[in-house]
Amino acid sequence: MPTDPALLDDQPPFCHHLGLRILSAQADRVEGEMIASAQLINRNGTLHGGAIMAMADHLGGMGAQMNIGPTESTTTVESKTNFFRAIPAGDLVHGLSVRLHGGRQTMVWQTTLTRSDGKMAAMVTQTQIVLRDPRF
Ligand SMILES: CC(C)(COP(=O)(O)OP(=O)(O)OC[C@H]1O[C@@H](n2cnc3c(N)ncnc32)[C@H](O)[C@@H]1OP(=O)(O)O)[C@@H](O)C(=O)NCCC(=O)NCCSC(=O)Cc1ccccc1
Repeated sequence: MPTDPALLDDQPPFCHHLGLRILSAQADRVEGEMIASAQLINRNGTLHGGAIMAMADHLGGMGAQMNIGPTESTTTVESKTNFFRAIPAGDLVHGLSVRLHGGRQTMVWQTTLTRSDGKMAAMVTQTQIVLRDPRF
């Protein structure tokens, strides 16, 4: 099913700050891409681990959002990252987040981040909780 173009553009400020572009979003998978731009680079000259985790968190969180009602909210309560290989400055990073568990109260999303040479750079597994009485 094609993704609503408005959904792809309607992203929070942090997503724009990262330069993360959403490519598709379904109830069981979300895909995006991000350039390892100059402001996201660590002292080793590679993509900062925090930026890698942020990209994955946004994709997984967006996936969780696709599975809740209009009066509900969701937030990340647990996150695990493996960094398999560094992402060089300027590289285009692809992210694919898939739903491993879609419960009513908790969801688990796993995001694979791949470099432009096709090699897996990181994997992030997160638990998202559904807030039925969101205060913010
Ligand atoms: C080097 C190692 C840690 C261990 O490698 P192993 O598991 O033993 O596996 P293997 O030996 O198979 O090599 C795999 C690949 O690594 C390459 N390589 C190997 N040795 C070296 C070397 N000495 N130097 C450079 N590269 C080396 C090797 O050529 C191969 O690539 P290839 O297949 O040829 O293309 C690797 O997993 C790695 O670089 N991970 C990414 C770490 C990363 O970018 N972290 C995020 C940034 S941290 C941050 O910003 C802080 C922060 C974090 C979080 C939050 C806030 C702040």
